[in-house]
Amino acid sequence: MQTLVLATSNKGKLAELADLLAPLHFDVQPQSAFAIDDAVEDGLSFIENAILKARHASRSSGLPAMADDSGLAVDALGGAPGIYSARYAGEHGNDLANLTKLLADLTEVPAGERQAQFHCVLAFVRHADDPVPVIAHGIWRGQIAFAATGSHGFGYDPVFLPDDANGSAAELTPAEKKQLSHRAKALKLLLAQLQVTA
Ligand SMILES: O=P(O)(O)OP(=O)(O)OP(=O)(O)OC[C@H]1O[C@@H](n2cnc3c(O)ncnc32)[C@H](O)[C@@H]1O
Ligand SMILES: [Mg+2]
Repeated sequence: MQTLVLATSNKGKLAELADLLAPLHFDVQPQSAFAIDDAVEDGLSFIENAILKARHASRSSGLPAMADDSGLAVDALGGAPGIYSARYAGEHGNDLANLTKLLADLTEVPAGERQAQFHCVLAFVRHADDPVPVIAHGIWRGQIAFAATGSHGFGYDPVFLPDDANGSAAELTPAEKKQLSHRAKALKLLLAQLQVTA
């Protein structure tokens, strides 16, 4: 069975990706299993960051790796926080601070002008110097709420109201989120390119 390293330190992403990959014939290992530290995410796009995270994990482990670079683009903020979603409020990975800042920044923006999209770019490399990383991009469209609701998911889920669901993404069960999310869409497209089927 082929080992696949998941090049992420985000527990929410790890849980979702491991669940999405569960029906497939991979031995899925988080990068923490190899004591891999975080890559420096200094790319200017989700694509660049996903590739550099995947290469970093593959180089450290000697194994094929898949990375997820994702974030929330809010129309009224010109696409921010975008690639800076994880550190929007300053401290990396402080989900509550990030979504609190987002709500505060949008206080004056009326309903109907609060459109946003979650983006997820997945990058798969067969080895660290793979000259042809496999890339897939998924988008999930919705609106930013006026207040946080729900306790499932992670990150900005409590303030994201998907256009194709009732309530916030954090009010969806994990099973419901994986039918709709940017991550699920990206993984489906990635697996199609790799010609992997369940
Ligand atoms: O880089 P890794 O180690 O994968 O972990 P990270 O949390 O730093 O991940 P990113 O750099 O890709 O930043 C993604 C940000 O977007 C948020 N995000 C991504 N997908 C999300 C989802 O499905 N629901 C809610 N928030 C999400 C997430 O909480 C982060 O703040
Ligand atoms: Mg990151």
